[in-house]
Amino acid sequence: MTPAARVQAAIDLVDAILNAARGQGASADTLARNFFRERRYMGSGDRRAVRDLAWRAVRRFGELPQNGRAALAGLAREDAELAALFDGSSYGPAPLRDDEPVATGGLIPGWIEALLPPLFDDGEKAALLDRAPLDLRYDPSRTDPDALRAIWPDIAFSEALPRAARLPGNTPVEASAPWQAGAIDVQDWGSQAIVQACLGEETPGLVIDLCAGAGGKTLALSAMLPAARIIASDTSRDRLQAMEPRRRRAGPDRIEPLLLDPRREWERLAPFEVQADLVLVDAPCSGSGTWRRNPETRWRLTPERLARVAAEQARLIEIAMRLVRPGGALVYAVCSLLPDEGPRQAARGLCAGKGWTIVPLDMQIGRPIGADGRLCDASDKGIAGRLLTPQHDSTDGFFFTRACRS
Ligand SMILES: C[S@@+](CC[C@H](N)C(=O)[O-])C[C@H]1O[C@@H](n2cnc3c(N)ncnc32)[C@H](O)[C@@H]1O
Repeated sequence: MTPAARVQAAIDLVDAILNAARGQGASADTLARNFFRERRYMGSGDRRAVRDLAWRAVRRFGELPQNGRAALAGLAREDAELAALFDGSSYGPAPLRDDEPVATGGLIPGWIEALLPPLFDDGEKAALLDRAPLDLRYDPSRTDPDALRAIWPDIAFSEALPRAARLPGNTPVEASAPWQAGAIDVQDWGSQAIVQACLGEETPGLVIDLCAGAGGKTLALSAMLPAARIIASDTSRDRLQAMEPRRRRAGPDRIEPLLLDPRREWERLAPFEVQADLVLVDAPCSGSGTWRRNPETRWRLTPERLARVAAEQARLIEIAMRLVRPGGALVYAVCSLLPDEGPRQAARGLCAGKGWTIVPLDMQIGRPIGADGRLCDASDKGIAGRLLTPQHDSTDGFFFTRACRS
C-alpha cells in the first residue's frame, strides 16, 4: 500500500469505530480485527501503520469527531507530513479543503474533564491517553525473576508489588514457555495492587469475588490464598465461562463460579449472608481509568450512563456489606478516576454503614484520597481510599478501598 492509501484505510477504520461508539456497537479492538480480516491484501506493515494512525486519531480527540476523515484531518493540522498525504492519489484521501469538518479540542470530553478530581493537571490528563506497557503477574512457585530475565532482558519488576513484572507493550508473551506453563498471566499492576489490598493480617477462609468477570483478580487471589474457598460470582455467563481456560492454565484451585441473576443476586448469595471473611467488589464502572487501553470508550460514556453505573455500584456495595461477617473485610474497587464512582461511593456506602471503618492501606503504590476527591494523608479522618493514576503510578487509573466490619 502507498502511504496515502494507508491514511485512507485509517479513515475507514476510524469511521467504523465512530459508528460503533454512537450505537454502542463492538469494541475498537474487535472492529480492527474484522477490518483487517476483510482486507487480506494488507501486509503486516500496512496493518501496523493503519492501526497506529487510527489509534493516534482516537487518542487525540476527546469530543466525538464528525467522521473518520475529520479526525485524520485534525491530526493533519498538527502534522505537515500527514497533511501532504491527502493528495488525491488513487486509493489515497482527497485533498483537504478549507471548508470541511475538522476535529479539534483536547484529549478528554469536556463534561468528563469537569468531573475529574482536582489533582488532574495537564500531565495527569495526557498520561490517561498514553500507550500502556504490558504488565504481568508471575507465579513464584513456577518461575522467578532470573528465569524471566533470561527470556526478556528488558523485563522490569515492581518494588511495590511482590509478583509484578513489566514488558514493552507489544511483547508477544503468549508464545513463550512461561505463558504455556501457566507461570505468568497478563495483569495491570493496578489490578495487582487491588489484590494486594485484599490480603489482610489473617488468612481468609471464605472469599467472595462478587463481580469476578473473567477472573483476572479471582485467579490472582487464588494464587495468593491457596487455602481459601473462593466464590466467583457474576451476572455474565460469558465472562464466567471465559475464566475456565485461564483456570486450566493456572492449575488446581478452590474457585467456585456462581452465576447471578441481574437484580435478583441475593437469591444465590443468601446462603453466604454474614459468612464471608473477605468480599471483593470489583464493580462495573465507566472505565475512565482504562482509556490507555480502550481510548474509544470515552466517546461511549454519557451522563445518563454514568448515573446508571453509579447507582449499580451503590447497590452492589449494599449486597456485599450483607455478606461480610463481623471481623471480616470488604474491598471495593473501580477502574475509574471519577469521584462519583470511587471516593463518594465509599463515603456514602461504607463510611455511612454502622460498624464499618475504612482502613488506611499501607502500600508503596497509589495515594490516599478523601471523600471530596482531594489527596489527603493516610491518617486523615476523611480518607476514602487509594487512587492510582497512569502518571503517578504507571498503572491504569483505579480507586480502591478496604473497609472492616466490627
Ligand atoms: C470490572 S468488571 C470485573 C473484572 C474482574 N473482576 C477481573 O478482575 O477481571 C465488572 C464485572 O461486574 C459484572 N457485573 C455487572 N453487574 C453485576 C451484578 N449486578 N452482580 C455481579 N456482577 C455484576 C460484569 O459482568 C463484569 O464482569
